Amino acid sequence: MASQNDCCVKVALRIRPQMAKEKIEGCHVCTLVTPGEPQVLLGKDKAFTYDFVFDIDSEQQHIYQTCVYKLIEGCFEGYNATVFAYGQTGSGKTYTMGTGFDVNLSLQEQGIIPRAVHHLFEGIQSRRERAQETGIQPPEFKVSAQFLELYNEEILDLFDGARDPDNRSRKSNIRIHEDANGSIYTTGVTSRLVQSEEELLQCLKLGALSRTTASTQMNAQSSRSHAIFTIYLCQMRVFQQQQMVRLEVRRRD
Ligand SMILES: Nc1ncnc2c1ncn2[C@@H]1O[C@H](COP(=O)(O)OP(=O)(O)OP(=O)(O)O)[C@@H](O)[C@H]1O
Repeated sequence: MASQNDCCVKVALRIRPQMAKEKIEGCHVCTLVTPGEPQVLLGKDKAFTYDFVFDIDSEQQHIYQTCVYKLIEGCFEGYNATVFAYGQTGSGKTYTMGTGFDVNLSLQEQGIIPRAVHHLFEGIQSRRERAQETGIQPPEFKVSAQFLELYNEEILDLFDGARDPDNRSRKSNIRIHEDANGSIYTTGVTSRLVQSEEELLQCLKLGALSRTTASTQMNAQSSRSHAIFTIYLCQMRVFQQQQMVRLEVRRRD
């Protein structure tokens, strides 16, 4: 039996600072993080323990380093990984994950996705250089991405250039299947092959634009969506052994 530390699902809690509006309205911070423990106290007597707890003053870099760095390194070793942000509206999912719109943000404020994309391409470059230095044939890398949105029971392809974001009634060709092992997979999803960090972030931005435009038409009460940005890394070694891994970054309102 796997020990608790071997568990492949880790849960991190992040507490965001109060927004100006909340301060003006006199809202109180009701969380207290137990020093040195991944535990948060709500009020006086409700304690909750997670794998990681990040208090109000936590920085994006620290979150990335603690929760995501190893996952990207693992992708180069052939492991799939998913980063999933969950929380009620305004809780800080977008801020923590980051989007392709982060161009005006300082490097310090960059979220998980741009950091992961940078890390991935830096990792590719350093592996190519290392191979050249040691005189072996560098591995060949291919990076591609998919971007989906689940809204109610509908699945939308945010990379489908033919899709009119204002016309939500147009059905996509995406199908969700389950294989014999119970794993879920999709077919009919648009994949974008990219060559660089900039190109991948541009894809994220364009897809997110499609998502935002669509969501302005939704009833605020029902604007619950689940966006899945998936990066595929294909690594081919000298003897042509092909290794394909998947990194998913999701958010759920
Ligand atoms: N850790 C943080 N530090 C500073 N500001 C933050 C932090 N987390 C969130 N914010 C700010 O709080 C506000 C709400 O955050 P955000 O938009 O990320 O929430 P969300 O969970 O994505 O909301 P929604 O589900 O409505 O899209 C934003 O103005 C964001 O900049």
